[in-house]
Amino acid sequence: MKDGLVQEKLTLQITGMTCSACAHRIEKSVEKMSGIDSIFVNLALEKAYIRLVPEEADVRQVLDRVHQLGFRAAVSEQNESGISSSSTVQLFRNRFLLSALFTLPLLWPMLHHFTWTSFLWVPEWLQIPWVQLLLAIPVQFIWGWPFLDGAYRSLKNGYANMDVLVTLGTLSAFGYSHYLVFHPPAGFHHGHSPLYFETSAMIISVIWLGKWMEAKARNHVRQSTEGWGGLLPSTVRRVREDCEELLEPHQIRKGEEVLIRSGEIVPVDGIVLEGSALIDESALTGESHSLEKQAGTKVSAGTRIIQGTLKVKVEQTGGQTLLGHIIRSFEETQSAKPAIQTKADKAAAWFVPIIIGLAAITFLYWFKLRTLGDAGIALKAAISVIISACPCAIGLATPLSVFIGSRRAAELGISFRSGKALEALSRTDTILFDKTGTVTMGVPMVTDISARALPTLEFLRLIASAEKECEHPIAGALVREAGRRGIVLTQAEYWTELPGYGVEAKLEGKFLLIGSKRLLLSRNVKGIQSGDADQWEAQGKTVLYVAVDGEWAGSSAITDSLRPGTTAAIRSLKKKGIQLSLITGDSYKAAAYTAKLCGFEHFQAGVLPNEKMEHVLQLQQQQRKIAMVGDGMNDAPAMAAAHIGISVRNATTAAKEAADVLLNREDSKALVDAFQISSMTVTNIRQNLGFAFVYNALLIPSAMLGHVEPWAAGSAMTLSSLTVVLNALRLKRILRRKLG
Ligand SMILES: Nc1ncnc2c1ncn2[C@@H]1O[C@H](COP(=O)(O)OP(=O)(O)OP(=O)(O)O)[C@@H](O)[C@H]1O
Ligand SMILES: [Cu+]
Repeated sequence: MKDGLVQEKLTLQITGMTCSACAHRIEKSVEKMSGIDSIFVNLALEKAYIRLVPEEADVRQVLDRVHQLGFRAAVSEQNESGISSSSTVQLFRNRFLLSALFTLPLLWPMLHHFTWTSFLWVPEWLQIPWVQLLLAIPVQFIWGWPFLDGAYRSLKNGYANMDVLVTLGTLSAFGYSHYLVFHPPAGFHHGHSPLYFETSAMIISVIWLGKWMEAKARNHVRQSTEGWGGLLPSTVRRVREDCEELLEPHQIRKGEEVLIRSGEIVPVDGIVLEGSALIDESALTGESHSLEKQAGTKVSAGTRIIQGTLKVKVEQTGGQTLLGHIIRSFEETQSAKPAIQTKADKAAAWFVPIIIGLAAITFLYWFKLRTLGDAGIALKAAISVIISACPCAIGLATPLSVFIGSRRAAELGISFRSGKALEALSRTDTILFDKTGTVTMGVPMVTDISARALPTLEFLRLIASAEKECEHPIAGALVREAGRRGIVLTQAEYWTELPGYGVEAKLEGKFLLIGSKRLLLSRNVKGIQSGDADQWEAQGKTVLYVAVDGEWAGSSAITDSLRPGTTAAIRSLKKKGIQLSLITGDSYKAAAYTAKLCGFEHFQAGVLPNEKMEHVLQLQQQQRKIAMVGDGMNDAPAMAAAHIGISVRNATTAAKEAADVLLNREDSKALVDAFQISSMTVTNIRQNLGFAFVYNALLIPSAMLGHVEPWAAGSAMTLSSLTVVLNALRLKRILRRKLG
């Protein structure tokens, strides 16, 4: 990591990769270039995700380097969700068709080998060794070139891959036959010597056929999950001094006012100034029920007005909107390698040398023991071993599943920040929940105010003014209550948030403290009285204590409703065997009340922000895999320390930044959905890796015993790739069915 320099992200679209080896080759080579910080090539999406230092890196050179490696590359448009042209499909199709054209005449004479086809006519000249050699050369060296080239490069870099296996297999068949053309074995007439040109040509053709099918299937996966492009309107209606003006979305600035009518899509994130409307948020959250919005509530880009008209003050535009974040984090999920893939790649690196060893044993066994000196048959068996064991589906095993899983998640209002997060969530065994704003909606209401000396309205004016700029949900409640009562707030001379305690402020010459009892006690405030506080807390309310100039001035109670679906969510997470506990900065009684209401078995109250983090670290020392769900600044350190941090809808910026998973939906079922998606995706990945390894490995014994023809081995390799793609598509269906 190069510190202190600005980094930029660059995404390339790459055409022509056949195997994870190709992806590796690009990674290895580009990584070494100057100014490149990191690169990850996603084989399934055919994209390279690069982080670079703009002053040091040259994008042209990067493109040239990829070209030199034998692939086509172009800078990819941002925000386009991985849907590419079908150029790879065409490329592979052409390679297959042309190599098949030359392979078929080589296969024709084979008709004489089988009794049931031996009556068919075979042109005599097709059996002439020279003719066969001429047919085999282009297949081996033109359409087989990508494998030869790949094998050379990979061996040069000290590792062996699929290309090495294919090259070894085909070149040995070709080379041996070539030798026989010039040194026909005694006893064979012209035209009847056993050549193996068709073996190598057939392997190459079959592999291209497979790659073609596979590329088609990959394209299908990508295209079947439609893009986000159409989600935003192409024009926006700006209002200025009662004049309406149609503009393009990028011309709109923060603070401007826009008008949105029935049936239209909200173009920006903002706050409603006038009007009321029914809004469909399903594009963001996957939920189809509609919400009522009126002045003071927030609307998000991408949602649709079913009925009504809204005048909205713009708060965020373009990539800064919630929708923009969702799309970006989806892209990011595709851009890093999950841990499970790294492990598989390491295993694959061992696989290839082992296979070559087995092939050598096979050759010796047949040559020395079975056919006593017939190199042809021994060679064929060895080639079958090599080709059938090629683990080329490994590169596809994770990226397709991650793509489908995270895409479904995004549709349901869940953003995974990385493939790692998607994978790790399913391994969680303990979840810690913050209370205020996480288990509850975070839009609390002031229910009681009891001021000691000041008039109630004046008391409220002071505390709401002090809290005016604070992001804490409690602050919001006070400000809303003041607004409701028509109080005009003043600007504090100075204010600061004391996370976990409250707020201190200087206002109109007075020094104010607002927060927990603990805050007032720690500042030696005089004359604190409980008053109605005990009774309020027993009802699950949060009590605020207020001091003015070092003396207790009154208290207020605040209540918040639970997020919809919380109790059901808690129940189903418990059923999965996950330990759940509530961890809150609020008082013991308020915490006990909520814990009981939701069904938490454990809870901890009065926890300070750094204690939340310490608690997470302690649990982790017991080897627990912790997920921390939170919304506040006070949760951010704990979320960052946890195995997985999860932020909820309307969380503070700090919490969102610390999160690995973002829930953009209001209800708590989103959390259950996130778990389901994670575990189903991981299961799918495991199955894929199983197919990629085991399927081919099972063929090895048969191949060693000579039961597998080389071309059949080539198609087995393809079959395992296709199985992986189809299995990933199956994940899509399951996710749709189970999380409807
Ligand atoms: N901005 C604030 N204004 C008034 N009181 C506050 C403020 N921030 C914190 N407090 C007081 O400090 C206590 C602890 O706050 P903290 O933010 O740690 O947790 P919380 O919001 O109550 O609950 P949770 O930890 O479940 O989010 C609150 O219960 C409240 O009494
Ligand atoms: Cu392969």
